[in-house]
Amino acid sequence: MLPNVPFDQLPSYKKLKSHYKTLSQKHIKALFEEDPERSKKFSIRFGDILVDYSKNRITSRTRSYLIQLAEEAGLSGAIEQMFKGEKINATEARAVLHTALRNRSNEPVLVDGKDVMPDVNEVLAKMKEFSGKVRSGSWKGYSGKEITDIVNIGIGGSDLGPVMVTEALKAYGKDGLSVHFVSNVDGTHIAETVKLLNPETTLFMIASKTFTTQETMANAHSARSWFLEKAVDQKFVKKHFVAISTNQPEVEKFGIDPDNMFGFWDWVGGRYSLWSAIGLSIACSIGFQNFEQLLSGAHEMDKHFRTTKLDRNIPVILGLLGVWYNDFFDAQTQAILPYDQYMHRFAAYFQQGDMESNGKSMGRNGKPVNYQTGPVIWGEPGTNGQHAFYQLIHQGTKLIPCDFIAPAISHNPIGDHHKMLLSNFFAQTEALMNGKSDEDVRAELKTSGKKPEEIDAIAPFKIFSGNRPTNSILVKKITPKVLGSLIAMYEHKIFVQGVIWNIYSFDQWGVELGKQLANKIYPELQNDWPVNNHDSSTNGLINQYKRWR
Ligand SMILES: O=P(O)(O)OC[C@H]1O[C@H](O)[C@@H](O)[C@@H](O)[C@@H]1O
Repeated sequence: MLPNVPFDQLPSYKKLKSHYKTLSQKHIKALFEEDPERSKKFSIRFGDILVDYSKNRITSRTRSYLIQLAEEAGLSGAIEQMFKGEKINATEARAVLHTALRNRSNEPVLVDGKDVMPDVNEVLAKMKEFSGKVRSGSWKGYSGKEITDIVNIGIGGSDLGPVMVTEALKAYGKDGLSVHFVSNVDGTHIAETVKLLNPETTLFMIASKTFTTQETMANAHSARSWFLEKAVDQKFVKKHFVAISTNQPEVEKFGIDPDNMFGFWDWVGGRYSLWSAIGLSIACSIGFQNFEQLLSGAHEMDKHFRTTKLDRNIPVILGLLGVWYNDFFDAQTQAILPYDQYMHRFAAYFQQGDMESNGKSMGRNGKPVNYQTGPVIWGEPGTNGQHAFYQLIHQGTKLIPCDFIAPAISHNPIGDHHKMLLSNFFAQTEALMNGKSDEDVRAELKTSGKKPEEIDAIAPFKIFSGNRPTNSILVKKITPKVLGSLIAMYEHKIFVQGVIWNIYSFDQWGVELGKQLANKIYPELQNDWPVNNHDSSTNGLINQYKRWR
């Protein structure tokens, strides 16, 4: 049993509060000057990944208080509970076992006394066989042609993971096989996607854990209609539609052959499901061997998370740093900034991963929390972000902790591009830490020939306070294995924070209300009668829509 104590009542919370008062006056630059060994003391190497967290507003004391906090919150016990398949998703009475999906050791993992590994391996074998057939061209469409295009239809966790990974690993994709993703219920998404596709060579993957999600079902039905316009005969659906779901009755109702269904289980959360059959589009895109490498990378990180002492444990350290800024410095957001174009959906992926997991205000004791929980996650790839929103990160009034991620080796070593990219990666964290003093600004203006009164007028605007915290995550190369480790690292970071904040990270009741309300209004849009059963704003909007449509 976890302590189930609100985070602000843990003994270390008070210690951290008073420690914050002294430390918040300190500049990171000074911390580096005081300790030449700082980078070594605050870095962790994990295979081809180096996590340097030395450019943070912390000392060894901060770290040890934060570790104490994790201990008091029962983190080590909580980690074991997750890996052992205990029903830690208590509000849905479910285990949380995405780690079993990538358990390459095959050691038994029990849920209700039953080892889940044989089922996991069976689905993986089915994915291997299927993706092999699609990639080799032996899976044929109804007119005998090879598949050239895969369209994954899903939303939320059944979309964001596959999109993010297939994009991040595009360099491993297969020529002649394109993967597309349709998620939005806006008809534009499916219409624009199928526009250039040929039904004879297109394979649809309907990905939905529940197989009842409105958006996915609407898109799946429209895809089937589009397909049948040309294929005509219902029996051809079998060759062009597969389902990934936990809900076999609904899959059959839709008309998909159960042989073409890839299952998973209620202990796989949607936003943690890319490791399951939901990753079928990934396996088809990069090949099953590479998909296995992705799983291996995640498994390595799982082992690290489960067995490494808390003060050398990457997800623990990253999670605690997040708590430090979120709850003591009142930071509201966390930026994830990959200096890798292929990773352009990484921040969007963890927007769901983090915000759906830790966007909670009810404590595990059933009482509202008195402190801040999950941050707003956002970000764009560097260097685009630099020319868009970095102004605010450098000189704005808000403190924005940033994770900078970059590979040392590019998949596209064209000219000097990668050196330029990485010089930005290195320069940004240095600049965010050091800033630019009044003195330096004035000296620079003087050498550029400005008069003293001009210098006085312009100098204040050119000052950078610095002292803005960053983590640098430098990897050798974005390979399937490294990416697997990085994703698992962030997943576990979210877990750590959920335990500290004493909230349930694995349910998502907050997305239900919107779904229910939309289902109530949908029938009202079927006729032209004015409505008057809502508030005056909603009535006005619906009635104007009816007049205009
Ligand atoms: O896979 P499904 O069942 O279609 O759900 C898709 C998404 O629906 C909701 O928004 C949430 O429950 C998400 O966590 C989930 O990923």
